[in-house]
Amino acid sequence: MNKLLRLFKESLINMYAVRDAFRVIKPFLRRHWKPHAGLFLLVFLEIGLTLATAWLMGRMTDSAVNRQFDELMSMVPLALGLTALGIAAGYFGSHLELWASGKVIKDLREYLLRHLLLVSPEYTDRSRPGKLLTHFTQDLFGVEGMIGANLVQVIRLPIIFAAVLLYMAQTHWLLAAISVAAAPLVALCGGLFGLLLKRNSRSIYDQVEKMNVFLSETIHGLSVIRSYTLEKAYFGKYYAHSERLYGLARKETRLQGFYAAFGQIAGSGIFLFCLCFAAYLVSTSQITVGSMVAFLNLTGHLIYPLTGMAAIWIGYQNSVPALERLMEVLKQQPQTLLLPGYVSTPTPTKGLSIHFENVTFGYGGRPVIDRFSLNIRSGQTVAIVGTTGAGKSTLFNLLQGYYQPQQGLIEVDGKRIAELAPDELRSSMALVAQETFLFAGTIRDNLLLARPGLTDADIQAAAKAANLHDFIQSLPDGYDTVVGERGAGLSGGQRQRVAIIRAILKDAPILLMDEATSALDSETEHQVKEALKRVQRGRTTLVIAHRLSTIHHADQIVVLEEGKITEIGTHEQLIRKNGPYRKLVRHQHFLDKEINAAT
Ligand SMILES: Nc1ncnc2c1ncn2[C@@H]1O[C@H](COP(=O)(O)OP(=O)(O)OP(=O)(O)O)[C@@H](O)[C@H]1O
Repeated sequence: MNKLLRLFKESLINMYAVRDAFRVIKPFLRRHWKPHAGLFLLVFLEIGLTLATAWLMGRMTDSAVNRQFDELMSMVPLALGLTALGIAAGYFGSHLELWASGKVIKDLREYLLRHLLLVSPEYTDRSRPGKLLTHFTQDLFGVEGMIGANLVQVIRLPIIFAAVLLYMAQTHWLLAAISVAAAPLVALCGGLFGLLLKRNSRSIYDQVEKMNVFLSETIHGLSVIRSYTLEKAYFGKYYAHSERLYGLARKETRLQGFYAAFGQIAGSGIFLFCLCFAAYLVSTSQITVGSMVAFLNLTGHLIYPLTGMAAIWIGYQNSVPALERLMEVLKQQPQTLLLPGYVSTPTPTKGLSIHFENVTFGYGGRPVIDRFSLNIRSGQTVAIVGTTGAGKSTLFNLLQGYYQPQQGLIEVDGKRIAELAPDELRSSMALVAQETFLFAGTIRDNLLLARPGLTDADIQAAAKAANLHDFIQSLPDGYDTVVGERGAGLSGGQRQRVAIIRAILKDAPILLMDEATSALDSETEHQVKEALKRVQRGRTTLVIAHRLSTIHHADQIVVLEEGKITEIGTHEQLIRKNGPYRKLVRHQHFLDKEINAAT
């Protein structure tokens, strides 16, 4: 009893889940109402064809039984016409179905990527790439069970059921009543199978996500796997995942098989019962043979709407988990409504001032930046130093508006960044990040991304400005050298050089360099640093550096410890104090001396 109550409760919750899922796709359905309306109109044609065919079969049978061959032959053109109409309706139906569901899925797919591009990095940083990919490769297609022909079926099947029942009741009401006696049982079983399938399909979606996450990590971590000889272990893990997915898929097939068998047993049982009863009615001359044929022909049309409705319910139960997973992304608040695009800055070489005031921030409540205040005048170069995890890169994240401080404010050129559009804010900054990311394509393709309208001459000028033109020319195909996904095929230092040229090409008034030269050898680093000094002229520059010898020239050096400023001043001022900066310099100096002594 308790189990039944639980199932009943679950089915109620499921109805709410289906309703919520529909809310998500409603705007897309509305946009593509035409193919859905077309499918709906075809429903009436199909009902007409079903009844007309049954009627015609009855008439033709009676003509044959009564040896009225002329009448029989006169009905052949009508039979051919109905068949042709049925074929045409089938053709247009599948065309409309593809149009309806294809368009909705296409729009949903585009909307999903658009949304992902607009949501806060807080969400995308938290989500693993494999999980986000699964939304596009698996979840989107799960929605198909709720749109197109499946959606129209919800209206179509009850109408067919009612129309066929009315027609049959006209012939013999008792026979019609017997035919539908099993309806509640078929519907109830369909509902229960739907629940079981929903549970299973949720597990399938989760399992596919786990496998995609695992695969994405395995492919990106291949070098670690190889060097730590983890191949066997990783294969074992994937094998276990794959086995589990296979088990779930088998369970789904089994459940669907059970339900299909149940539908067939119910259908055949009803058919057989009706056949016997109708034969009795014919033998007692209560109905004609033709009426019996028409009646039996329609029995199938009475059963399949019932099993069909249950199958649709089951299909919905498969789609609901997919939509719930998509909703998890779609419910994330976008940072802006319009897709950001590049906004040119009128005077890129005139740096903009930056002001942090009492900024406090933590990821998920864990404090990282603590009442941070700093004033950077236009054109100044400020270096931020400090131990690993002190919060240096987080300051860059906050300045670019990826995360919002929990307290305090940040201003760029006197304007609060929270009030600036993301494209306006980010177009004013060029970043060389700690981890260099290059897209698959040529080096030129990667450089052209810096801003629209760049020419080959601009690219070469920027490379020369960074003392890196010769390096690019030395690559096998120069600027046309192809790099793989995530910059594969180039060394870490080579990738970093391309990233530096890309940042210069952006020609922004603020330069953000997070360990921008850390992967370069010391000679190249020196050359690039000298070149960057020229590029920095007039621009506001924030540099994060571990190698302190590279930041002596900074107008201000900020020492950060656990998100707090512990010291601030020029290199000369700080070195005179016996504070953390001097300690860091001494430590590095000591290391340099050790290296010199050893070499
Ligand atoms: N996206 C994130 N989500 C949660 N915590 C994060 C995230 N990014 C950084 N952190 C945490 O915030 C703290 C500061 O990180 P941050 O990258 O700002 O340090 P950092 O000073 O730049 O370090 P490093 O010199 O090693 O680059 C660290 O403890 C880190 O684990």
